[in-house]
Amino acid sequence: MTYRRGREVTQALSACSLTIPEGGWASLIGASGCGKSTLLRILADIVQPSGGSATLGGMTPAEARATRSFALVSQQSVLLPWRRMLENVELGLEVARADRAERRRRAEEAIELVGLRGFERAYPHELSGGMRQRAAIARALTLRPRFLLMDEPFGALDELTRASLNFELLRILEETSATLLLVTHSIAEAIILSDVVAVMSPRPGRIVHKLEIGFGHHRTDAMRDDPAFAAHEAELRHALHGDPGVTRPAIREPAFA
Ligand SMILES: Nc1ncnc2c1ncn2[C@@H]1O[C@H](COP(=O)(O)OP(=O)(O)OP(=O)(O)O)[C@@H](O)[C@H]1O
Repeated sequence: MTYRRGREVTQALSACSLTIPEGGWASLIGASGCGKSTLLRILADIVQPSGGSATLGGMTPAEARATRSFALVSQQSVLLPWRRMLENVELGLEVARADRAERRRRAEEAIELVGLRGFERAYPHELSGGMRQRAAIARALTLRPRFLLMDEPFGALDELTRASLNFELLRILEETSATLLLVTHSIAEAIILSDVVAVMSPRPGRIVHKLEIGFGHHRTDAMRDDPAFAAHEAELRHALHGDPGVTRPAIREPAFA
């Protein structure tokens, strides 16, 4: 992926190869500017790659967009300040021209899933940051996406809220069977929310390391105390710092597989 602006040329991505099985969860981590968001933007059909290809379930990003197969949630997901939470969650379906009853039914279902029942009539300024992010996730879920693309969705939240939303997202992923590609700056978050973590390096952006996370899909907060978790953290930290020859340390089978 090369961005061109006048004479200015930035090679944002070069060797990036990653396959996520359907229903699988993957994260991208890496220093600022290594092209994580660019990769997500290619999949979301926001920018066109200068070379190579990206597919979602065999579809090009444009086809995936036309069939509303993916939803994108970012750190600054915008809720319209003049609309109540429920009306904000209905927005995606409104744009998709779903009828009123269907809109309401799916929005209520998604609100239940993210644990925001009781706040339907609140305006965004009356919700906490974590609640606004949950509303943005609910809005994405109303479209029942096969693919969930998330760019630092919890980046602006405090540690505790973030941790609880991580596990809520896991529950939602299990219930919806969506495939997840997440961009995050948090190593712990990447481990909690992934089957595979891809470490990227900048100039030009490329995937330099892939780590399979050996925990199964039924995860609880106790996974943080498993020695395998610390081993994964150490391996990813080394890969991020560009240590040559990062190898997987000897770890015992995770207790949560
Ligand atoms: N629209 C654009 N036009 C020109 N260059 C761009 C554009 N968007 C991104 N870039 C450049 O591409 C490179 C990758 O940017 P990108 O935003 O994908 O990185 P990132 O890993 O997501 O960074 P961060 O972690 O800071 O969000 C950077 O050098 C950036 O300056």
